[in-house]
Amino acid sequence: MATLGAQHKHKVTVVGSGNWGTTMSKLVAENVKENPTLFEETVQMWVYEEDVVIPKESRHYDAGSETANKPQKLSHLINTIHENVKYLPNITLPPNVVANPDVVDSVKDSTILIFVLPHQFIPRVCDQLIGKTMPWARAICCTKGVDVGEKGIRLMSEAIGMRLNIYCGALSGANIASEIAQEKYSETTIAYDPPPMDSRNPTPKGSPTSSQVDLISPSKTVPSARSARLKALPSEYPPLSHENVRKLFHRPYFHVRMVSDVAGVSLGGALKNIIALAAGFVDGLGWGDNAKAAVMRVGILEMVRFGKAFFADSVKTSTFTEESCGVADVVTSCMGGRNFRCAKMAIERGETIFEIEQKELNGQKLQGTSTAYEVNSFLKSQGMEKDFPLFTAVYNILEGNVKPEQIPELIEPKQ
Ligand SMILES: NC(=O)C1=CN([C@@H]2O[C@H](COP(=O)(O)OP(=O)(O)OC[C@H]3O[C@@H](n4cnc5c(N)ncnc54)[C@H](O)[C@@H]3O)[C@@H](O)[C@H]2O)C=CC1
Ligand SMILES: O=C(CO)COP(=O)(O)O
Repeated sequence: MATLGAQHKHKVTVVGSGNWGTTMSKLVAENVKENPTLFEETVQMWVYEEDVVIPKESRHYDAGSETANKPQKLSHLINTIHENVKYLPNITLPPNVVANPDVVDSVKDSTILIFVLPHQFIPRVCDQLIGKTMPWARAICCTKGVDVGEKGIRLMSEAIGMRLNIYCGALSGANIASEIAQEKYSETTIAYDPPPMDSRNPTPKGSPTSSQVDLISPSKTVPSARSARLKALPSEYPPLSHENVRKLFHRPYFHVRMVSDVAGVSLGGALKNIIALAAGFVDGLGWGDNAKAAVMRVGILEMVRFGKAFFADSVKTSTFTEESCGVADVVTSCMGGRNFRCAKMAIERGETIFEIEQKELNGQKLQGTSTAYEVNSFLKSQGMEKDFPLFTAVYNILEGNVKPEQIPELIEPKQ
């Protein structure tokens, strides 16, 4: 743990190294370098290790080299050529991004953990980290998805926070990773709302112990989420105020707006992926922009209804309408996102979207398909499938129960 006089600095780990994970590591690494009094210079990036052959079209391909056409460890490649040739090709990473294939080692001594894994891998990876993270670490979840189990539905930030017993906020927005990696302007929303003891205010009087407070969970549906305890950030660290969190993420090309609505930010990111599939289906049928706008409109209404129905205590409708993580993310995802593109291709080629994902994404993962299944299983358990006709239609199309051509009649309100 590095110190600055009496002050510790924050050490940052990015848990994940896919298309968005690698982009996030790049921009955070640029910011820690510019804020040396707040953050340690090295950003750890956990890499789910795999063997990768440098593609022939890569600028790093050298036909004469010993390793040409030979598989090499992805983490080794990232640390030597400073590029993730598989998940973020042609983008140079700052040398202070250090790829680490050992997830436990990657989070050692880190006070800021940025989770950017496909949502299906979050529970298993977090389970490996139980008891291994700093007790006062704070997390930001950049993953888009929900965690549905027998007990109900949880935000991914809750799934992380509950498992690791730490506070977890959320980052989500209209953020196609490849554009941000190329430093093209975009906006994002960060929801970060830990108890006040993380600011430089004294520990609130009457708290259970001097260093522990209740972690307020936004979710109504998983009661256990409210029982987690949160350890205060020691005063030797710079406060993790909105201002300092913003310093970690905001770039001239990546504009951050800080809010407190973790549920709204998380649900926007998760549910827009289902809407993007619907947009891809109608586009694949050649129905044009009006049809796409129609499913987007209905999808946005269902997103808002979902928040109000299941996260009423915490979610703010204005988060969906005013922030990047809501309508803006629906728009960008329905124009150029992977879920949209793969759904469209599936219709055009007459293949399943699962086949298209395998063939076209080179290991990248769709989130809309599993989210459609998870949301459907939760809605079924609540007897509320009919209240969310677009989400239900997408699930039934994936299951082969209905055809994409039926979308207009399926989402038409019943008179
Ligand atoms: N790519 C994008 O434009 C954006 C993605 N996101 C979200 O970020 C999250 C992560 O997505 P990406 O970084 O794009 O990933 P990706 O889809 O590009 O890559 C998949 C990742 O999963 C890893 N992986 C494969 N099997 C694994 C396992 N068993 N355990 C752990 N990891 C495994 C791969 O190594 C790879 O890093 C998703 O929830 C996505 O919705 C959010 C905003 C933008
Ligand atoms: O979340 C995204 C854009 O904000 C990326 O969406 P896809 O996963 O569909 O590419």
